[in-house]
Amino acid sequence: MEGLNQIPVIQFTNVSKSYGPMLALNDVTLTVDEGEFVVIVGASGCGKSTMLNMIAGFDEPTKGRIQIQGKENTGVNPQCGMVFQQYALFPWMSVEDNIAFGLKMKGEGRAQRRARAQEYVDMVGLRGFEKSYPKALSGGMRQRVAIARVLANNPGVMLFDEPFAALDAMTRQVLQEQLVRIYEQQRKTILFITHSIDEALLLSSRIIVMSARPGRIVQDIPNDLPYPRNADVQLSDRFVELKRHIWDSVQAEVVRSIEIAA
Ligand SMILES: Nc1ncnc2c1ncn2[C@@H]1O[C@H](COP(=O)(O)OP(=O)(O)OP(=O)(O)O)[C@@H](O)[C@H]1O
Repeated sequence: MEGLNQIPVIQFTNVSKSYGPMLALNDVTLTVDEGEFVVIVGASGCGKSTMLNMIAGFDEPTKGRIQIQGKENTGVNPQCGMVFQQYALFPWMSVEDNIAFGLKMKGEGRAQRRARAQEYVDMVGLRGFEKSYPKALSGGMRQRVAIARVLANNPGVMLFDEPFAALDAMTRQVLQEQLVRIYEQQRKTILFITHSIDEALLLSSRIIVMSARPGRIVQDIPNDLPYPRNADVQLSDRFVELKRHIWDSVQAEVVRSIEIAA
């Protein structure tokens, strides 16, 4: 199989982004290949969400080029599925209908949609809640619905913007392990933002460290912790070694970002 798909799934070439006079992102060049799980870490305001928004086609670069599967966006890209920090579910739809929404938009039949929704309900551990509405679910369960909805659409790229940040520590760990399982099974191409180095190391196959604003890439680190992974990996020597290395460069940038803001 190797070598068949030579086109990167995501290609940033000298991308800069300004908002008025403020330079948010500075000359970012990045290649993400199929099946990579890339986690982006960096100080607040360094342009991480801006990168995801431009990949999804919600926004566009001021300079440079972004190509998704070899093509520049001409609007919101249907090949990208996004999971946000706040569970963006339709409150008037059941779990099942939320998950199947994208399939309905694609014109899939009712029976097929239900079967597909059930498959992903099971995958994220929500069996028995198919007919529930979002308001009856906990934050962690809502976020599982959001993940299942994106998975059901089978996008070429999954984008996660701090999806577990609002959850308690235990729920967060359960969802992290679930996402690792899903990645191990499906090897989707994933870009994931977090402020947690532990989360980055637990999930990723590669970690990008961004500088303080204007954001640029300061480190691009392959994460060689072996899959299958679970939370126990955090006890390994290699985990501690990688964490120290990443923390050193993140910390320097966090200090710089506080100085910039002062
Ligand atoms: N639509 C916008 N209009 C003006 N400025 C914006 C806009 N979106 C982002 N910015 C600014 O661009 C910079 C980068 O924002 P972005 O949200 O991408 O950072 P981030 O790294 O995701 O931050 P955080 O970790 O705090 O979520 C920030 O200074 C932010 O205020």
